[in-house]
Amino acid sequence: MENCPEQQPLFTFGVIADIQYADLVDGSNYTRTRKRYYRSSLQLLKNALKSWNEAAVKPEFIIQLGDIIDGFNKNHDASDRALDTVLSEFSSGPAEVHHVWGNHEFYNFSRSALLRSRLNSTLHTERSVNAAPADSEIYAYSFSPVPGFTFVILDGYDVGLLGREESSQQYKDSLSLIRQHNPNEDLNCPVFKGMEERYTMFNGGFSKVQLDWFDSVLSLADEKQEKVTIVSHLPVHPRSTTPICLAWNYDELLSIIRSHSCAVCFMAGHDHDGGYHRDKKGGVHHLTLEGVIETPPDGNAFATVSVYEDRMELRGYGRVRDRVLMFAQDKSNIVNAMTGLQIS
Ligand SMILES: Nc1ncnc2c1ncn2[C@@H]1O[C@H](COP(=O)(O)OP(=O)(O)O)[C@@H](O)[C@H]1O
Repeated sequence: MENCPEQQPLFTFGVIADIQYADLVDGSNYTRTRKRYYRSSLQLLKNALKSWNEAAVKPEFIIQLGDIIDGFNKNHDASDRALDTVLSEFSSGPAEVHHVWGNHEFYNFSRSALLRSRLNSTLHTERSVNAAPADSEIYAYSFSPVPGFTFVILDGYDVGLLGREESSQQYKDSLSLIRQHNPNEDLNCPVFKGMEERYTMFNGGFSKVQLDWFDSVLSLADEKQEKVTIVSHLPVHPRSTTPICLAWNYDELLSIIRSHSCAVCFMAGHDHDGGYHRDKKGGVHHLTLEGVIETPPDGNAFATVSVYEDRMELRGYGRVRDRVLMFAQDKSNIVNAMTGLQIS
């Protein structure tokens, strides 16, 4: 047999979701259907970092998909301590970390505290970033690790009740929106009516300011013929998750993604069971990564992604399975999905 030399990736990156570390005994999710391993999650993070440190091709960066520490830390006045513990592990890794914010970030810290914190990766990267308008207090930015590739980090709680001051207009508007869909007194309790389930307090959405900024980032990437991977704590494709984990206005974000030929992949956390769907409109891969917190101590949940000109190869560890994510060949026939016209 002929020896084929192995193709080198253009670059690689690591990805991990829902670590939710707390120095607490094991617990469970709200419905008691899944065990949560609060202490062991730190060991699973160490396993991921060891793998990335020892990789033949070192990751250019690592994406932490949100919920880095659990909300229970707040009840024990342990938020800062738990964050220190997890971030000191990350600092032993081979590359800078891009942190995404999930609901548990807001159980532990206010939005203004997060904006000043080590979880605001725009303050701690040496790369040049293009951030959402500064006065909007939105944590969203894009960066290009290698010419031709852009990553966009989105803020899924820009609209929402978590992390916003109750006196703020954003809080009032979000409360009015969620109340139109969820009549329960406890807004963490969903209405069990299909897609309406997403209107809970532990989810949120994207404001017009963020959507407009996102659209402009993708327009520029289209012009430059780049390939864009979008990252958010909350999934936005209904087939990549269960309705209870979707962003409130997932449909608006999905319309924007579908209207740009540059988009190749969307990565999310939040749904600890994980999920995957390739969108028929535009061929974007929607990957929801399995959460560390619900992974037994003898397992793993992280991935290393190798990026090539025509694809990304995701090597999954533990309960994350391997996938080859081919880039769509020709998206020139994509017509603006917001006009309602479909891709042929
Ligand atoms: N069905 C439900 N009814 C009421 N409260 C809920 C329900 N599901 C979750 N919660 C509450 O919402 C919050 C977030 O839920 P949790 O399961 O911790 O989210 P995550 O999956 O992001 O860890 C918790 O305070 C939890 O108790």
